[in-house]
Amino acid sequence: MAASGNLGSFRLPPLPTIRELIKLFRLQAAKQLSQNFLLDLRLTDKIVRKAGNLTNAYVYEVGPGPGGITRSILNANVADLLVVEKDTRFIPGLQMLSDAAPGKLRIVHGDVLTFKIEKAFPESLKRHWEDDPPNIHIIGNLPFSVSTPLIIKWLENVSCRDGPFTYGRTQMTLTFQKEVAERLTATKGSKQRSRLSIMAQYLCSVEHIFTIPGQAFVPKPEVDVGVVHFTPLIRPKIEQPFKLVEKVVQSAFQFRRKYCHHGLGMLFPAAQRLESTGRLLQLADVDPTLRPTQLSVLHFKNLCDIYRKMCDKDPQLFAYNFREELKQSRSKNQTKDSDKESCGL
Ligand SMILES: C[S@@+](CC[C@H](N)C(=O)[O-])C[C@H]1O[C@@H](n2cnc3c(N)ncnc32)[C@H](O)[C@@H]1O
Repeated sequence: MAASGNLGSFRLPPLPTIRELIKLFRLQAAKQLSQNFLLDLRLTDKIVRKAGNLTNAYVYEVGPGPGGITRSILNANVADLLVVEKDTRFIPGLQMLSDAAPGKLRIVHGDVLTFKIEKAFPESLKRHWEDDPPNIHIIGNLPFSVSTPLIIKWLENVSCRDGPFTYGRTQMTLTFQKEVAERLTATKGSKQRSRLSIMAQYLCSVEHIFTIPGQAFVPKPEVDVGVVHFTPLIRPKIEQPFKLVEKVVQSAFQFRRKYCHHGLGMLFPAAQRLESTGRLLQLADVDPTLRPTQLSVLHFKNLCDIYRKMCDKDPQLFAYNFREELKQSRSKNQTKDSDKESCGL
């Protein structure tokens, strides 16, 4: 009985290859838009396989371009695939795929940075946060200039449980420049440990599943590409507002080679810096002579919790920006110098 989508199977009918499609629709990659296409269907199949079991799944593909990954997703027997593509040139090729997979592929000509996914899938797919992830997956090979700001935005959405995470703990499989993939998954003490490692790992379980060599893309980018899988955690490892965590983490990594107290000190106005940084580190039980790369997510949890208490006591503190203070003190000094010059001192 083929009524259940679990048992039914779908294969795309024979179609022109992606290479032929690129020729047919004159889809030369726009270098200025960092368009690098994956034409090898074994690789696109591998990305899709690693995203999980997509049988009957609802999938949101970002930046489908000429549709290599799109074909693999359709062949994975999904219930519904929604693609959002910014470049008009790709729409006719995607339309051809949609005709070949009736009722399965929805095409939006739009920008993933602004597209609102929260109403795109049926309400019935929603799961409680504590339940297993919903049967919705995000998959994409985007330009690197888009994938990093997008993952920061989506991590904030994870923390607020909105955007793609109104449905529950939606899983994501996305590509990044290999170095960024390494930063996202870097463990304590490793050279690649950075702001991104903490921001991703306090909210999600993050796995660098495999690396695709640059030469697999057309045209070949300068770098290799890492495929990263994210599953939001039931309970974030830091239970503070995203912006607060971001501020503490950013400050700590301000001077990545110095002891962590240097960067963390930038959370406080110069006049109280020494005393407040000492208090923060002591109450958070963090050794001031650790380097930022040696701090664990638990260290950051403690730092964020104590910093939050300090902000609650001093409502001006969170708005403090050390760069602003630096700018102001520089311009004051310049005024003093020019006053001295005009007095002939
Ligand atoms: C690196 S190419 C990859 C194309 C295809 N996914 C593949 O793997 O062959 C990135 C694609 O994302 C699209 N894109 C770039 N920025 C976008 C945005 N902000 N919103 C939607 N699509 C975008 C580009 O037009 C391009 O088709």
